[in-house]
Amino acid sequence: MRTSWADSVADSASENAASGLSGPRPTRATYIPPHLRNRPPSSDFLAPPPAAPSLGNDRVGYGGPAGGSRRGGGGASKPDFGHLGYGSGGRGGGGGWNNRIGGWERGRERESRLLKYKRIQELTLMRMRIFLWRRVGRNVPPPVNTFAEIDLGEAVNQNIRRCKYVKPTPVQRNAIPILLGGRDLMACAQTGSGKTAAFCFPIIAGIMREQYVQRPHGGRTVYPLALILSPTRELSCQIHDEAKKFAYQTGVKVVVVYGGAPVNQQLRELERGVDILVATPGRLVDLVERARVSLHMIRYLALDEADRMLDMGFEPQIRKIVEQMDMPPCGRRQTMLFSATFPKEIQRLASDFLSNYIFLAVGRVGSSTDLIVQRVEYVHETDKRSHLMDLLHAQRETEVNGKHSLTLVFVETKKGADSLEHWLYVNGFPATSIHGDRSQQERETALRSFKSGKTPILVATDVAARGLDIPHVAHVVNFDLPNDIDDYVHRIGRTGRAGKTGLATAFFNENNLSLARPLADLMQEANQEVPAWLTRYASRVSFSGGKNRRSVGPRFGGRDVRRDGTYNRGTDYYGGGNSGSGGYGVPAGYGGGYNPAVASAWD
Ligand SMILES: Nc1ncnc2c1ncn2[C@@H]1O[C@H](COP(=O)(O)OP(=O)(O)OP(=O)(O)O)[C@@H](O)[C@H]1O
Repeated sequence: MRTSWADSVADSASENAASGLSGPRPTRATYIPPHLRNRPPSSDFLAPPPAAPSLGNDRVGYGGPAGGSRRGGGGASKPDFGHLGYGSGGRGGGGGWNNRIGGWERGRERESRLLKYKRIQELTLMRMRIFLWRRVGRNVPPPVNTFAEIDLGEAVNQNIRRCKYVKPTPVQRNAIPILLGGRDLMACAQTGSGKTAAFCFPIIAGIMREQYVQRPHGGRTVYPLALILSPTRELSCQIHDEAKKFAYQTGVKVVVVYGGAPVNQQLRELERGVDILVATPGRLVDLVERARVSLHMIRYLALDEADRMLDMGFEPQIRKIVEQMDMPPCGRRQTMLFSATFPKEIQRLASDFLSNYIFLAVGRVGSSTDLIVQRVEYVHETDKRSHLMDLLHAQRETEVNGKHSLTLVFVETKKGADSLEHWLYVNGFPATSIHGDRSQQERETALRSFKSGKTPILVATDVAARGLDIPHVAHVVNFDLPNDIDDYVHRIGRTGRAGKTGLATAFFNENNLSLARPLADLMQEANQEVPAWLTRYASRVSFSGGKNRRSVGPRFGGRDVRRDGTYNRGTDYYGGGNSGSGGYGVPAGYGGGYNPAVASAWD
């Protein structure tokens, strides 16, 4: 049986009433105490603190969500645009509502102040049609507002028009001038925000300018001028397709090589000439070792989803490619790293690969776009299938003209993917699956079938979490939540792309405790409604010392590790500091806990 957050609030409220504890454990009981009956879920969630003080108890009592509002702690006396505590009950509220005689009057005042601040915050949100960015480095080339302001060459400009890109996205506005200025760049921007074009345009424009460069002739070795590394075959193919579109009629040749596919066909492609090579690390190492590819002439090196490559254990191969083969050293090539998430490890790798680089963070590092409506529901392990079925049935009812919208369902294991695909199929939902045990051909067929809508449900493991740009994915379901919040960010990022909205539903249960805190934080940052029970799990987990490995660190504030005392090779390069808050008085890098105006970025 599934338990919606409204049920859970009711359940735990009744538990609290009985036990006096604020333990968040949702149960299967359906009993709803009288004071919560006939209340719409949203009013439960945003309910003001209890009407009467309970002396000597500094927890928020039953009758209101134990975590106060999702702003954490009923007693917050000022708007907190940053990180709001997940103190249990009202502890975080500096005295709370009910720990002193006379608190009731003050409570009412605070309540009205809170409401006022909430309104101000909503207004601010509406007005702040700006995108926060943060650029760190010296002599940072200024951003542009239109493609016309950038010298990409007429052929590329025409391709931009063919793609119907009217305006550059925020990451493109910032990254393209930086890259055209010849600077190394580490760029972090939300999923679906156009990072591929942000690194492809300058590379193509640069190669067009350098086509006169003499490359060695003869022999079977090819000498690409640019290398784009990506973690998965599918993503490499997608980057290749995009880059080819952007390079159409420019004379710049783009080739892709990846494992799991016959090498001969790829070699034939290479022999026809290559300027930009898109590759997965393993296949590239193989080709360099066979002397079929030389990296000696590389002028541009881009690492897309670099953090994922580290997660997948590619670091030795990447270091081999970048540091131990014949690639020009750091400083004699232009290097760029792009991702939506940048854990510390990758920032440290960056400092080995990049020279005098600019750190660009558009929005909050590791944040999700608020174009995605995120829902999290408490679902017991054994109820997941029937709950998924309910979601799919509900979705079918909303579909217009029998046109299926696409649903991507993430599971943790390959076996789980096969079995769920089969179960869905048997139950009348055309589904296919993609995971690491399927052959490359099967993976490609599955993706095609999903994209075309022939099988509008794709069950996937994390191989489909990164970078894939599939139009019309309306719903991402985290049937099994990942252990890492960054993986969650990338998974839900398969919807809500290119300025469109999307929906992401996650099934949460006791197996996902370590994700409670970062998930609640992330949802809050993205202006999502955080279920009260999740907030309570989050506070319980943080009190007990549990934390997701990325729940702290660069996400908050998007810190550039070069600022750490222990790691200051680049300290000299600072100068810009926090360059942009957009003039609304919100500190850059803090983003105010929300990320407004994604839509505005695309108008
Ligand atoms: N300037 C633009 N105007 C309109 N659409 C754009 C623009 N730039 C890119 N897009 C479109 O936005 C979508 C997302 O782009 P892209 O795949 O590069 O995102 P991303 O930031 O790399 O996402 P992820 O982090 O998931 O890899 C693509 O369909 C792309 O064609």
